[in-house]
Amino acid sequence: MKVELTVEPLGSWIDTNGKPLIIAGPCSAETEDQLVETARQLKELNAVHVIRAGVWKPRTRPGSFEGMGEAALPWIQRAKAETGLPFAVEVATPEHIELALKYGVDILWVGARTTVNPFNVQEIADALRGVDVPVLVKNPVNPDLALWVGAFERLAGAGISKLGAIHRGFATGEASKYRNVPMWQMAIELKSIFPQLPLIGDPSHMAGKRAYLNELAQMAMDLNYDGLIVESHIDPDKAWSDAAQQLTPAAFGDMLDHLQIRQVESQNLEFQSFMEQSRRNIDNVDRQIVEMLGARMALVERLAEYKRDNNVTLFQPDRWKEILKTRTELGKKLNLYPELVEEIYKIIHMESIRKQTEIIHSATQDV
Ligand SMILES: O=C(O)C(=O)C[C@]1(C(=O)O)C=C[C@@H](O)C=C1
Repeated sequence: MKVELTVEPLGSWIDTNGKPLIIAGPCSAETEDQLVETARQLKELNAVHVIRAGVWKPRTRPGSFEGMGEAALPWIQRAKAETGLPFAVEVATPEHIELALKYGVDILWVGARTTVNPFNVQEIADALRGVDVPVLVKNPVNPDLALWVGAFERLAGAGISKLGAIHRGFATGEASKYRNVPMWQMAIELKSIFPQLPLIGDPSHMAGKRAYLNELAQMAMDLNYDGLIVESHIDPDKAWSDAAQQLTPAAFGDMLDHLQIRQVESQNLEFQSFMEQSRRNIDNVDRQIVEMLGARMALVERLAEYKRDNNVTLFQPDRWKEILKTRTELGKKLNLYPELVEEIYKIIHMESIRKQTEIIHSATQDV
C-alpha cells in the first residue's frame, strides 16, 4: 500500500520570511543555565527560527549520557519564554511524545536510530493520531531510502501533514572524513518521490567535526535545501555529548553570515535564454547517449545469439578487463571523474549479461 503524502508547505507553519529555516541549539539539554543561555545567544543572532535540544538521547551502549529526560522540559519552557522562539525535541516513544506535548514543545523530530525501526515509527505515528504538530524525520542510520519513505507514509497515514525531512548522512562502513557520509543522492531521490516535502540539512551529524560544517551547510544550500539544523553550545568543548561537532552561537552566526544562499531561478532574461539554449544542447547530447546505448545493446543481442549457438559463456573476464581499462583511460583523457566511467561501465556490463541471459534462456525454452 502506497500512502499519498499531504504535506503542508513549510511557510504555512513557520514564518521564515522566505529564508531557509534555521534550527539551532545544543546537542543535549544539560543544565537549565546551559540551555537558556545558549537559546538566548542564538536568539540574538536574529537568524534562528527554532531552538533545538536533545532530552532523550539514544546511545549505542549504556553508560554514556542519555539525556536529562523530563527534568529538562521545564528548562525548555523557560528558554521558550525568554526567547519567544519555538522549540524542537527528538522523540522516540509514545511516552516522550506525551511529555513533550505536555510541556509545550512545538516541533518533534524522529531520530535516525528510530527511523530504522518500522514498529517504532508506527508506534510514534499512532501516538500522534489527531495531534496537529510538525514532525521532522531524520534519515535512517543506514542508506536505506525505503525506511525513510516508509516513515513519512506511516506519519501521513496517521494524519500528520506538517512534515519535513532531516538529512543527517549515513553510516556506510566506508572510510570517510565525515562522521556520516552525506550521500546527497539519497536526499535527491527522497525529494523526487515527495517533491513537496521540505528538506533540512544536518551538517553537524554529517561532519562530526566543526571544521567541516561550513562546506556541508553550503552544499545543502547549493542543492536548494529548505533549511538547516545545527548543533550549537555556549561551551562546545565541555559539551556532554557531540563536543567535537558543536560550535558557539557566535561561531554559528559567523557561519550563517558566510553562507551563500542561492535562488532556484533567475528572472534575468539573458540568463534565461542562455539556460534554455544550454538545456536544448544537453537534451541533444542525452538523446545521443541513449541512442548509443540502444545501438550497443543491439550488438550485444546479436553476439548473444552466436554465443548461444556455439555454447560460449556470457562473462568473458579478459574482454571485460580490457573494456574497463580502455574506457576509463579514455575518460581520464577527457577529464572525466575517474570513477564515473567505471561505474557506468559496470552497469552497462551487468545489463549486457542480463540481456544475454534472457536471450540464451528464451532459446532454451523454444527447443
Ligand atoms: O564480448 C563479449 O563476449 C560480450 O559478451 C560482450 C560484453 C560487453 O557487453 O561488452 C559482455 C560480457 C562480457 O563479460 C564481456 C563483454
